Amino acid sequence: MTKIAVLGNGSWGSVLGSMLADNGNDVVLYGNIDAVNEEINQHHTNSHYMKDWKLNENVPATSNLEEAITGADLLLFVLPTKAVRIVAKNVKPILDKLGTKPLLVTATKGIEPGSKKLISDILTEEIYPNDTDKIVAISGPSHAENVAQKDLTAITCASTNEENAKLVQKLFSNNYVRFYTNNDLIGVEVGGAVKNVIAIAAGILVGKGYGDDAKAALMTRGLAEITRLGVKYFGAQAQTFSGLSGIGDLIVTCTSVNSRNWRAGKQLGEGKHLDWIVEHMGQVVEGATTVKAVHELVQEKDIDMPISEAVYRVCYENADVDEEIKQMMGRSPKPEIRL
Ligand SMILES: NC(=O)c1ccc[n+]([C@@H]2O[C@H](COP(=O)([O-])OP(=O)(O)OC[C@H]3O[C@@H](n4cnc5c(N)ncnc54)[C@H](O)[C@@H]3O)[C@@H](O)[C@H]2O)c1
Ligand SMILES: O=P(O)(O)OC[C@H](O)CO
Repeated sequence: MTKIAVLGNGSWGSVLGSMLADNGNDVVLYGNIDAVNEEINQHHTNSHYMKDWKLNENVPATSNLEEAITGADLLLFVLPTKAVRIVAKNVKPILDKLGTKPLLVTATKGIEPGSKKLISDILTEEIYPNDTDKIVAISGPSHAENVAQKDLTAITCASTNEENAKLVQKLFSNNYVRFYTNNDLIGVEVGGAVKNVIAIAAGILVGKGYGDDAKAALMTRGLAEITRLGVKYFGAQAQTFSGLSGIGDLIVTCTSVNSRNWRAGKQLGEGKHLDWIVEHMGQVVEGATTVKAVHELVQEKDIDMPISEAVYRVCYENADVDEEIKQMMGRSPKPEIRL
């Protein structure tokens, strides 16, 4: 039996942890909110993050990180991007003390502002310097609400080490979630992170009353700029962006009411302020963090990211949405295909 410590017990961490226990693994959840841990332990529910749903009854929750990771073969990071480095820094001395080297899997989707690092870079830096092979990223069109209902789902697991990607594929797969392996760790992470920014833009268009053509144009041109950033700055493979972690995740996040990023965008389009939206969401809106990192990259490198930049200005510079759309449509003519 594989022992798995799930770090982060919000919506995705709880659902993945419960699913992994259903798959026959020995799972413990780690989270920093005592009330959430108590509710999981006593009632097997997590009502703030996952309404009307029960976890596998064999999944305990704890706020004690050492207790959670002792004996673990695999640590699954399902934290908001801004918490990953903090928790990773706490994990490192515990693993050193225990003398163990579990596989690190990340389900977090984001780019860290300031460092402009992907999650696998943060985990490598903080836990296993110079050993990317011990890291696997899982990403794809998957909402906790759907997987909790055992909806059919397909997800990519990517690693620079094929055996480790295959191991995760085997542990995580079941008869309703199908995992595909991929060797482009960076491309998979970039797709999963930046689609959140495009999903905010998709929500903005809906909030403003635009229709299907606008949504399709936004998603297609959004994929073009995700690919441009991935290939030009991060060294990703262009083909990855036509897979589950690219176009697949972009489709679900730009069209689903389950998407927090899409809902945040819709509220922005309706005139609400980002601070109010994030506070009332009560769950992480990753695109609002990642757009800062993308903005920093655009400032430093010569990468054309017009949609992401417009989202940044609406979120952080009080830009007028109608004016941004007017500017976007009025840009100089360009060929469709270019990096
Ligand atoms: N929800 C989904 O359907 C889904 C699907 C795929 C990927 N993801 C990604 O997974 C990541 C987590 O998303 P989520 O939806 O579970 O978020 P969430 O907001 O539902 O939950 C976040 C959890 O992290 C915990 N947390 C925050 N800071 C912490 C800290 N410093 N120490 C310990 N715990 C801390 C919170 O207490 C909470 O339990 C995000 O990057 C998201 O993009 C989510
Ligand atoms: O709810 P969102 O917008 O954070 O999206 C969650 C997942 O990334 C969808 O695959």
